[in-house]
Amino acid sequence: MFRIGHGFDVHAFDKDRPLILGGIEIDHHQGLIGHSDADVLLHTIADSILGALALGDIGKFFPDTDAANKDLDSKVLLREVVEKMTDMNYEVNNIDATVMAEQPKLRPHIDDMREVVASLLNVPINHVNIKATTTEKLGFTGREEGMAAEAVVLLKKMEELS
Ligand SMILES: Nc1ccn([C@@H]2O[C@H](COP(=O)(O)O)[C@@H](O)[C@H]2O)c(=O)n1
Ligand SMILES: C[C@@]1(CO)OP(=O)(O)OP(=O)(O)OC[C@H]1O
Repeated sequence: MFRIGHGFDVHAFDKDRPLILGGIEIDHHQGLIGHSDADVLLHTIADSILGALALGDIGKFFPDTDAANKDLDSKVLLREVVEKMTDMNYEVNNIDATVMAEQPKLRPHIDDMREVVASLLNVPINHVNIKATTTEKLGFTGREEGMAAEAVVLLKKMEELS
């Protein structure tokens, strides 16, 4: 049995922050702000998995009103979501994600991000696709005020052990 899920997230840029995306740090003159490390890509991936499981979203499990989630490493957050998925006897079949950003150029970092995501999701790297697109200088991403990310995931029920 399969379940499909979708995620979408946005974070604003701030000059005094490191840019953390897909679980890696990318050299850039500004980074994303949030209650956590603001990793917009890992957040959208976590949301897509919660969506597939009909469990709601990351704000439900990691509220931004909880001091324990302040500056949270989003790899920890995604690991916990993957644990919930495993407890429900599901595994990731494949995931496809898109990051919307005018700058920096993400292509040189895509395979490093895929490696981190594949390891967090316990799947081979060729089950993880990450794409980047500008928005042709339009909107908040085009003005380099922030980044947006979207993901679609397919989960499959794990084989029952006899
Ligand atoms: N932040 C980004 C945005 C895009 N890319 C790569 O450039 C290609 C062309 O982008 P368009 O927005 O003009 O379609 C895109 O397909 C990506 O491969 C990137 O590396 N980083
Ligand atoms: C991750 C959490 C919690 O630290 O904070 P943010 O980094 O603000 O991220 P967001 O995508 O707005 O929603 C989930 C939050 O509760």
